[in-house]
Amino acid sequence: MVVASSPTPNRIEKINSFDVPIIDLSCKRSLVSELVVKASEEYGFFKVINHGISKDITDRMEEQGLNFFAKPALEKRQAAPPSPLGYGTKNIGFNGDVGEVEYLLLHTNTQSISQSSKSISNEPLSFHTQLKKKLHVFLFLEKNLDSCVVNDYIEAVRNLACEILELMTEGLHVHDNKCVFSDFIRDIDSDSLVRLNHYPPYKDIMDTSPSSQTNRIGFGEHSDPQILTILRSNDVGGLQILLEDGTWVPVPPDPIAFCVNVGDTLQVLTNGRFKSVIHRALANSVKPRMSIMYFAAPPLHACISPVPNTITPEKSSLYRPFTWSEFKKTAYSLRLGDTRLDLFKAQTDENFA
Ligand SMILES: C=C1C[C@]23C[C@@]1(O)CC[C@H]2[C@@]12CC[C@H](O)[C@@](C)(C(=O)O1)[C@H]2[C@@H]3C(=O)O
Ligand SMILES: O=C(O)CCC(=O)C(=O)O
Ligand SMILES: [Fe+2]
Repeated sequence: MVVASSPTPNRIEKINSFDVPIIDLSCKRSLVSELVVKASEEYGFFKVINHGISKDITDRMEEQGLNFFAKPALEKRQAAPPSPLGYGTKNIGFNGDVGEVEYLLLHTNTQSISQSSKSISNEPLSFHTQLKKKLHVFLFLEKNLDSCVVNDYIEAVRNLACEILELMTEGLHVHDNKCVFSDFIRDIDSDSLVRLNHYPPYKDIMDTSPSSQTNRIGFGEHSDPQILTILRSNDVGGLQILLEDGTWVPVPPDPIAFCVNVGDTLQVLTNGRFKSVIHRALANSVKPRMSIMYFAAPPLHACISPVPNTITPEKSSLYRPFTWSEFKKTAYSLRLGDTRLDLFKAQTDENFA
C-alpha cells in the first residue's frame, strides 16, 4: 500500500507499508548467512530475532537512557556541546542540521580517553584543550551513567555485530578469512560509538485537535558512515528506510528485535554489493521515542578497500582505498544528507567521462 504523507512542509512523499525482512538467528547457519546477504544486497537493512542479547541487558540500558534524559536541562548541558561526543539538543553535527531530538553520543572505547588523559601535559595546547573537553564529558558521564550497564550493553551489541559480520563473510563466500570485517570491530582501537536519541513529543502550536497527529523530522535522512549499525528503540515508532524506488518504509518498533543497517564503509568493503541504507527518524506529538544505536567502526588508521573476492574481471574496484580517519573527516565536514561515497569513487575511464 502506498499512501501520501508530508513530514516536511510542502513536500508530498510516498510511504510504503512493506514488511522489512526479519531474520531468525537461531535457524540453520547456512540459511541465515544467505538471508543476511540477500537483505544487505536488497535493502541494506533487516531485523534480527533470537540474537542472544538478554532482555535484562537492554532493559537496564534503556533505563539509564530514560533517567539521563529526564534530568533537568541545566544538568544535561554539563555534557554539551557535542564535539562530537557528549550531549546535544536539536543541532546535529557541525554543519547546520537540526531535528526534534536530544541525544548523547559516547565512544565505546572509554579506556582510550582515560589513557590519553595521562599524556595531557606533553601535548600541544589545542590538543590539550580538546582532551580536557573529552575528559570533562567522560567524567560527567561516569558520574551520571552506570558504566557497568553501559559496558555490558556495548559488549553484547559488539558481539552481535561481529556475529552478523561473520555471517556476511560466510554468505559472500570469503573463504580465506571469515573475520575480515569483524576484526575491525574487535580491534582495541576500534572507533565505534554508542548513541542514545530521545525524541520528546513536540508541542504543535498550530493545531491542537487530537485528530491531527502530524510528524516532524527528528533525525533527517542520511546513511551511517560506519560499517554496521545495531539499533533498538522503545515501543514508539518513527524510524523509516528509503527504498531504491524512492518510497519511505516505516519500521515498526519491536521490543524483541534489533535492527541492523549497512553503513557506507561496508558498502565499500563489499565493492557496492551491500547497500548503505538511507534512513531517518520522525518525531511525533504524542509519545516520546528513545533509540539506542551502536555504530560499529574500524580503528582510525584502518585502510578500507573492497575485499578481494568482490573484485572480479567484470567488476573492478568501485572505490579508491582510504583510511577510516580520512572518510570520517570528510563525512563530518558535510551535511547529514550529503552523499559522501561519490567522493571516494575509483578513477575509471567511465568516471572521467
Ligand atoms: C551532520 C552530521 C552528523 C554526523 C556527522 C555529520 O557531519 C554527517 C554524519 C552524521 C552521523 C550519522 C550517523 C551517526 O549518528 C553519527 C554519530 C555519525 O558517525 O555520522 C552522526 C554524526 C554526528 O551526529 O555527529
Ligand atoms: O533514532 C533513530 O531511530 C535513528 C537515528 C539514526 O539514524 C542515527 O542516529 O544515526
Ligand atoms: Fe543513522
